[in-house]
Amino acid sequence: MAQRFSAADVATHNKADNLYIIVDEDVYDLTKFQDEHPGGKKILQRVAGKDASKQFWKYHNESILKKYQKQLQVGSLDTKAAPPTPPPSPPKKDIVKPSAEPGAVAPQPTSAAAEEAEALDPYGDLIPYADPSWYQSYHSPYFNESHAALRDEVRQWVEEKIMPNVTEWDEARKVPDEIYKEMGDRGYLAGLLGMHYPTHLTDKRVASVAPEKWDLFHEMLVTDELSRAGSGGFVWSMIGGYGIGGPPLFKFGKKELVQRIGPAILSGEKRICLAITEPDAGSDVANLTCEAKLSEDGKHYIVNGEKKWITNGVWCDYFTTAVRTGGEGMNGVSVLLIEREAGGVSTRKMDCQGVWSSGTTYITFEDVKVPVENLIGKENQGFKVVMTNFNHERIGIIIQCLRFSRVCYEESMKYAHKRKTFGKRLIDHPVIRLKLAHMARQIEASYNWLENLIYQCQRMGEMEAMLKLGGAIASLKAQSTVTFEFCAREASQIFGGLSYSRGGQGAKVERLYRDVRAYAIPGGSEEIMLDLSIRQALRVHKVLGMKL
Ligand code: HEM
Repeated sequence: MAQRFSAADVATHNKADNLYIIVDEDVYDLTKFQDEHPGGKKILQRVAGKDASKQFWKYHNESILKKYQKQLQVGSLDTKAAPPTPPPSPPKKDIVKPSAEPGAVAPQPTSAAAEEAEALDPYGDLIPYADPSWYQSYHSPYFNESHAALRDEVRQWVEEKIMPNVTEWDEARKVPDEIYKEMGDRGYLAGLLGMHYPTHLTDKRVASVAPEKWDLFHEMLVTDELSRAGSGGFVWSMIGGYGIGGPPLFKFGKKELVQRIGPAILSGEKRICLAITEPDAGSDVANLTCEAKLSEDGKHYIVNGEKKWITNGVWCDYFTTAVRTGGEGMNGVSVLLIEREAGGVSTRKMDCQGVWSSGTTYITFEDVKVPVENLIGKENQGFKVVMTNFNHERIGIIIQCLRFSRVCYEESMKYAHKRKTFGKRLIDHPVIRLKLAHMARQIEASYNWLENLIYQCQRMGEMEAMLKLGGAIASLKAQSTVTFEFCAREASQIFGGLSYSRGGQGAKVERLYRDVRAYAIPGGSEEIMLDLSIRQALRVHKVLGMKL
């Protein structure tokens, strides 16, 4: 913003019909805006022509300035230092041109050298526990410069494009289509499949990480940084359907099918979701009833049935669908890729407590003709496909829950430093510090287990991970949803009324509080997860030679 003002200049704009204010040495013209100011115009008129920084920060957080700056800022004070000229950007070491190498490549193990590396430079606001410790100059065996570069790339995008708008999108119950498309263009969708980066199916690339360096920690970082927007609806709108509907297709779909529909899915032009849950069969996958009967000529399955609570369903072109092709129980279940354009697919948006912009959907399939080539995996062996998918889905839920917990904690910590009650800042009350301490200890303990499990996933094959890690991942899923619920509640107590009304300073906390159940129930409810965690661990350790 080129124009420079002296404080005396600004002081002359001190009337209702000529109203300037100063915030942090920047000058804003609020003459027109005052009528639409949600806090009222009188309050602005009282600070007309003055430095209103203190009042501004009392009632708003950073996203307001980001959102309105372009529209309202007319210049800066002449006392403000000119913005530093950015240093010439260093050559990007990691960018590698597309190499079209088909076939499966195991994710790269973290090198031993990385384990001995120095801690990375501090990053972010450095509020203790508001980011993982490796952001804050602590050592880590898992992360290197390529992770740091990706973290910065995604964070910049989220802060500039997502955060200022996420409340509006949530209220409108829809994230604009171009944002999803951008997820494809930036190469993030292709990197979120829990497998090697599929260079043979897309020319999209992640700017800061070469595809052959892509590993599960990069994948984790994309989800983690997206979750800083503090909206389950936003994150699910981007990766909720894709992250669970895509992997079965790309891992177990027939080559021709993957090559026909895969590229447009990876680029974000077409959308895919996972349709398993039914009005009558939730976590109990073995009992689903949506049926697929083979046609007489053996060329098609004819699908009839209903699916419920399907994330992104209303916007999807493809449905990775669990159907009954055989007898009762898990040995009669198959997975089919259903295409909307086949006809007979109806989708209706459901009204839910949380994750408003995620498009929770009720689906009916009526005599849908699905070519047998769209079978994913083998007939009647779909249960295995569904089960293998669960680890990836649950890890996604864990990453989101733990970042949302951090968001609740971070928002609370910031607010506790500005809000005063009974003559003291909230942070100076021991009872508030106790709340923050209980939030932080649960977040950190859970997150450290998450890093360890991701490392294990990276070192093991898909089948070994499913058997050996299924119990621990289920347990951590329950641990992270309990942590999220706790942090949302405590943050809400700290924010008081501001987290009871929607929007404003408490917006993230109010929204996340509403989103809690969307994490505690699907993907395996807490009760089922905890029971499974012990059953599965005992089963595995019996094989390992457990002595009781
Ligand atoms: C650049 C100037 C400003 C902009 C763009 C702005 C924008 C907004 C917005 C969007 C809200 C709705 C709540 C939210 O989303 O956070 C709001 C609320 C409010 N604003 Fe401002 N505002 C500005 C300056 C000020 C100043 C200087 C004051 C005080 C002197 C003020 C006092 C308030 C109050 C009291 C509320 C209501 C807070 C609540 O509901 O708890 N605003 N403002």
